[in-house]
Amino acid sequence: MLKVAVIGAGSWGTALANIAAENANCTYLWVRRRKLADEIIKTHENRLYLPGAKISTEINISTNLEQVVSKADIVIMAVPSHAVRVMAKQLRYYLKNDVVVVSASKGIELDSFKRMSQVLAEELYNGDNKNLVALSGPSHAEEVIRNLPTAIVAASSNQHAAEMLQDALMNTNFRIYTNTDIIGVELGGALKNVIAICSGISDGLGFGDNSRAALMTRGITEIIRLGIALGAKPETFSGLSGIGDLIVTCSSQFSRNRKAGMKIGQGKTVKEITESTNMVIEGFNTTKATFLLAKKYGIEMPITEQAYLVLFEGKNPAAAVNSLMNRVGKHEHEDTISQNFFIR
Ligand SMILES: NC(=O)C1=CN([C@@H]2O[C@H](COP(=O)(O)OP(=O)(O)OC[C@H]3O[C@@H](n4cnc5c(N)ncnc54)[C@H](O)[C@@H]3O)[C@@H](O)[C@H]2O)C=CC1
Ligand SMILES: O=C(CO)COP(=O)(O)O
Repeated sequence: MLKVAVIGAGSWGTALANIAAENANCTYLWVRRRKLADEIIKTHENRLYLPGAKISTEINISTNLEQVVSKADIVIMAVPSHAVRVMAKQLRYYLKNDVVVVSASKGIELDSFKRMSQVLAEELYNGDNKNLVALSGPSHAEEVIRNLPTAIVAASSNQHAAEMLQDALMNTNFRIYTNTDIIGVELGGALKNVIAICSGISDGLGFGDNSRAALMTRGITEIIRLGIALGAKPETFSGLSGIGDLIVTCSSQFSRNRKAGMKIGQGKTVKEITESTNMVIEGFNTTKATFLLAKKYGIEMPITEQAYLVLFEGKNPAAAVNSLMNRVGKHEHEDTISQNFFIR
């Protein structure tokens, strides 16, 4: 029996721990706050993050990091991306040698612009990523906890590590594909949150399905552009962690990024929204990091740029839409066309 340790008892960590336990792994869930841990132990429910869903009684709930992580075969990091480095520093002393460490967080580190597996590699393995896996794809915890059919992707440069996670978590309602393009899978999962905020802004402004579809389609185009510059394979973005996650996050009733965008469209600020929720809205930091990354690499990302101006420079959302719609006309496949010397 494998020991699976999940770090972070927010919505995603709780849902993943539930799957691990239901798949008969010896499962531990690390909870940051004693009060929440006691409540979950008593009620078998995480009322703060997944109210109304009973979780497996087989999950060992603990606030003791050493107890949770030591001797674990698989450690799943499910804290917000801004907490990944700090948590990795704390748990590295307890890891056994051949442990597989999984990043389930979707974000880019501010300042360093690093993906989560890069942060983990630095903190745990002196930069080596051979025991690291990124888990990503269209998977709202609220549906996973109800065992609604879901398909996601486990990416690693080490196929054996990705398959170990696949074997541990896959079941009839939770299908896991493997992929070796960890760069593309992580970027797809992080960058779709920027477009999901824009999709929410569009809804908040009272726009329709056409606008959302346009944002999703042109959004994936700019994600691919940056992804290629950072070493990702273009085909990864047509997969679960690319277009798949983009579709779900831009249209789901559960997406916190989309809901935050709706509030921005209705006139609320990033500060007001962040202060009004206990849940993480990864897309805020990711918008800032992506805007700066695009500038650094000279990549054209007009939607991300307008999102940045609205979120952090006080630009009016309607004016941002005007800026996007009134740009000079272009060929839809301008990037490919210019590579083939067919520029008009
Ligand atoms: N909720 C979902 O459906 C999915 C979430 N994710 C990703 O998983 C990650 C975690 O998200 P959620 O579980 O949804 O977040 P959440 O907002 O539901 O919960 C966050 C959890 O992290 C803990 N936490 C917050 N700050 C911390 C810190 N400084 N140190 C240690 N722990 C801290 C909180 O106590 C809480 O347990 C995010 O990167 C998110 O993008 C990925 C796929 C699905
Ligand atoms: O990544 C997710 C679903 O795949 C969760 O998205 P939100 O953080 O917007 O809820």
